[in-house]
Amino acid sequence: MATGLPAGHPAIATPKVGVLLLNLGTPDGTDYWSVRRYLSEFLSDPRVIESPPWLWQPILQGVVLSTRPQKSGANYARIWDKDANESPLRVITRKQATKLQERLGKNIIVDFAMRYGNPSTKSGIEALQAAGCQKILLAPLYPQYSATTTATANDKAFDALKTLRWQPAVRTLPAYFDEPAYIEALAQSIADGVAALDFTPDVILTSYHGMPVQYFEAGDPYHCQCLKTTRLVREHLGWSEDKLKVTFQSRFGPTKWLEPYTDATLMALPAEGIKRVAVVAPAFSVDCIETLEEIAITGREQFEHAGGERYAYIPCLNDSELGMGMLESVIRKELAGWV
Ligand SMILES: C=CC1=C(C)c2cc3[nH]c(cc4nc(cc5[nH]c(cc1n2)c(C)c5CCC(=O)O)C(CCC(=O)O)=C4C)c(C)c3C=C
Ligand SMILES: [Fe+2]
Ligand SMILES: [Fe+2]
Repeated sequence: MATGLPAGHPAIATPKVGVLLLNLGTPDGTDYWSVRRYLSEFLSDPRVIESPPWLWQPILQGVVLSTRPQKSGANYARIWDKDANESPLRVITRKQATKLQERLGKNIIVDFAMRYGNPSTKSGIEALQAAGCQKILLAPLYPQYSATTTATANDKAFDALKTLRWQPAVRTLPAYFDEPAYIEALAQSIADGVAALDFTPDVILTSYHGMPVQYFEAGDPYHCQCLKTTRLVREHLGWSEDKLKVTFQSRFGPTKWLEPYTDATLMALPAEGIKRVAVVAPAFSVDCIETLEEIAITGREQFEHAGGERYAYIPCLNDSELGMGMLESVIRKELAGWV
């Protein structure tokens, strides 16, 4: 086929714009070695565990990785998508990419990749480049910025870009914790979730993934962005501070993490006369082990064991119409001038 290029010239694809959805990552299976591989990569990231490697690596490779993969693997098994034989985080992120592709049209190429595990960020960038993308929007799917999530997702992408002779132009999606499209979608999903229940919750918890207090003190804005998201949702719904509360979940390790803790709150509420609660997890763009196992299953057990009577978990925005409308809106905003 005539390309208009001189003989022997490398092939050049028609220039396109790409969007790479970036999520955290997840194990390939629930067995010991799959979970161990994933946790080893994840917990070796100095953005996630800031202790010096000479101190942390022996602990990680010793006690942590000899015990945690069994425990986490059993938890993953409770929430595994058996039809897809994949972790829900990957199944739902893939659906988001497919639906976003339909919404953005064929002039933009959408793909997804993970910070840890598969599909790797490097393979995502290479696939977009092979499809002719000379401009790529990297879109870490974290509404609230944290060095432990957003920054490390971008770092990994830039590591891959470092290896390319012909680099695409890149933009990164900023955190969207206060974007009206996100606040409206989140508020609507909470209102719809509550309206669908056969009871009226006394309290709704917005349960965010936690982080060590030290990271907050060192300047990570995550905590402030979480508080602002909940305040804006509360204002949007016209609810009081007593009705929509903030808690932090998923504590890891012995240090002090952001408080109040979700599990301690769920166990304390019944004694305060709060016997009906609903929980939503706004820091997660898709349901995953931290929401489906820790909140929907274990959180219910903790609350009911403490005397709670009614409990509901309101799902993440996932690939719902509401969620996809929100993602399309925040992504289109960042593509301005490119498309
Ligand atoms: C120091 C440890 C951790 C920090 C800091 C942290 C921050 C953080 N994480 C998310 C989102 C997710 N985390 C997930 C799993 C997960 N997170 C940690 C540790 C830290 N996270 C661990 C050890 C695990 C593995 C779970 C386990 O072994 O039980 C996931 C889910 C992955 C899945 O496969 O389903 C997500 C998503 C955010 C938003 C965040 C911000 C502060
Ligand atoms: Fe985490
Ligand atoms: Fe703050």
